[in-house]
Amino acid sequence: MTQSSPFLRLGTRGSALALAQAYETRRRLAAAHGVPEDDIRIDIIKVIGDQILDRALSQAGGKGLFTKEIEDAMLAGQIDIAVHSSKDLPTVLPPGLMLPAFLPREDVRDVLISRAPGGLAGLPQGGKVGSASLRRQAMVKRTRPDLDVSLLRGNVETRLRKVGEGAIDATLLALAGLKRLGLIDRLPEGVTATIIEASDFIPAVGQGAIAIECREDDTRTRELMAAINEPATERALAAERAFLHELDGSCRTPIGGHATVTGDRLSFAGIILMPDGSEAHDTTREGSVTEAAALGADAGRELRGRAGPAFFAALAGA
Ligand SMILES: NCc1[nH]cc(CCC(=O)O)c1CC(=O)O
Repeated sequence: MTQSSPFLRLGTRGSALALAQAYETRRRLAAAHGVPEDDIRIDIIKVIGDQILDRALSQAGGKGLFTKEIEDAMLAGQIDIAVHSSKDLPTVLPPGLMLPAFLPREDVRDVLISRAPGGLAGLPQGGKVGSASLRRQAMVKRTRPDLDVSLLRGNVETRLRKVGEGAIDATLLALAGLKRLGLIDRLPEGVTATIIEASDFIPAVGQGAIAIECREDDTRTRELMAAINEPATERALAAERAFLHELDGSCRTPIGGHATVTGDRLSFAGIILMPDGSEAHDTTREGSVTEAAALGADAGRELRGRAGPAFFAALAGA
């Protein structure tokens, strides 16, 4: 096949993590369909979210900051699929687009990166923690109200370096990202990683899962993607995304949601918090994988009711 007519055209952001995910997707597609990897073209597309480094993404418009330009290229027919971190995907996609596949999920847990050993409990009194995630900021404050939690953006390597150099005492990262970048085994000098269990620190909706997006009317691509979809991850994501959809249209709610699938059973845990950790509401669901989305949505409605209008009004003003 010539370069002008590849088997498939894949669009991705250009970050190291995004590229690692694109390569994994290409590897799986090539193996599933018996084509050379070179026949799957990778187009790097710049997105606005990569240019915003000075403020929280929730303050910069929130939704779709990492996806819009890639989705536009797909709607214009320039690429066939987009590869995303599920965590960065809005719950409502632009009209005409869908998620035909989720790859087998990486580890969903968060990792505390610090110089002092012992995880959150080991951090010095009043220590500085940097994170860009409202969920991580709120959960840290909930367990350690004394810590000084502030905004920290930038790529994974920069954040690791800031901890190593002592600019901050700790940060939190997704173990999935560290593994995909091969960084978990080569952390900077003096820096330790402590895995935090998902039951103590509920991960972000979609954490660790790679999502493939395509056009609804693109039958060929949809059929090709079916071969790399992992149903257990797809079901877990259906529950988590339904939960998120029920609770947050703004991307400004500190929120965690995590589903696991064992055979035909699904377990879900979800939490919403005030940004300062002063208030939190959590719940769980157990049920059949066939009702994944309904379980997640129901958990979301429960928390919406329990938190009450005052909680959301306070968030809007936060
Ligand atoms: N928002 C950035 C982002 N999007 C996905 C990951 C990690 C990989 C994943 O969760 O799948 C990260 C970095 C992080 O949270 O440490």
